[in-house]
Amino acid sequence: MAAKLFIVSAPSGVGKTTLVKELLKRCPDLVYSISHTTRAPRKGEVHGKDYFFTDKAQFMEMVESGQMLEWAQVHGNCYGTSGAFVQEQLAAGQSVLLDIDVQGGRQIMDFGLDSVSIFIMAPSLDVLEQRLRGRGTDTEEVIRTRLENAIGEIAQKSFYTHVVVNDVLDEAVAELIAIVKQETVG
Ligand SMILES: Nc1nc2c(ncn2[C@@H]2O[C@H](COP(=O)(O)OP(=O)(O)O)[C@@H](O)[C@H]2O)c(=O)[nH]1
Ligand SMILES: Nc1ncnc2c1ncn2[C@@H]1O[C@H](COP(=O)(O)OP(=O)(O)O)[C@@H](O)[C@H]1O
Repeated sequence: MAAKLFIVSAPSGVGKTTLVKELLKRCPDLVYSISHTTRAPRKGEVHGKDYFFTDKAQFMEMVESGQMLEWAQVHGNCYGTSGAFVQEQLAAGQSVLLDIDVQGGRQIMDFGLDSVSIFIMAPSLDVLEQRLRGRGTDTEEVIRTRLENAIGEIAQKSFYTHVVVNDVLDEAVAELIAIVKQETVG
């Protein structure tokens, strides 16, 4: 098995968190990179499991001391990936999965770091809106911002190696598993 760096990006609300959780259950060889964020935890989110929740000063300290492999501002909050974690895992022969936004994904592609990138889409913007509302975690204003951002993110899908449409959940999971298997063979 070849160790690979997988980048998974999607507009907010597409179902990426749901899909990634399922993928990790079904591919135990894949290690999830826990990001740092200045966003407040949502109900049920656990520090050190879903994210490392930090304040802005701590986050910027990590950026300025070169600890972030990539970072970006998304929907008004900062998110970043620990470079040491990713490098250590890859050096140990372990494939790593990054759940990061398009700006972060493109930073990694621009470094020329070897990676397999997967962009996940909803079947339509209407379905995306329904999913954002159905999740019940965001205010109307946040939902609007996320939908506006989605249009700019979808416009960048061609930079990604694979595009998966999350229509029927089980089919999208199966497609993701097939990509991981195909990319890690050899
Ligand atoms: N660039 C970057 N984006 C991240 C990172 N961690 C999470 N994100 C992205 O930030 C966005 C917002 O994530 P989140 O607040 O959990 O809400 P979600 O949109 O409902 O998944 C998503 O597109 C995530 O993929 C990171 O370390 N770096
Ligand atoms: N294939 C699907 N069909 C219907 N609903 C879905 C599907 N995938 C995810 N969802 C639902 O859509 C909402 C957003 O999913 P979530 O995983 O939080 O998205 P993201 O991480 O992309 O923001 C959740 O309520 C989730 O249960």
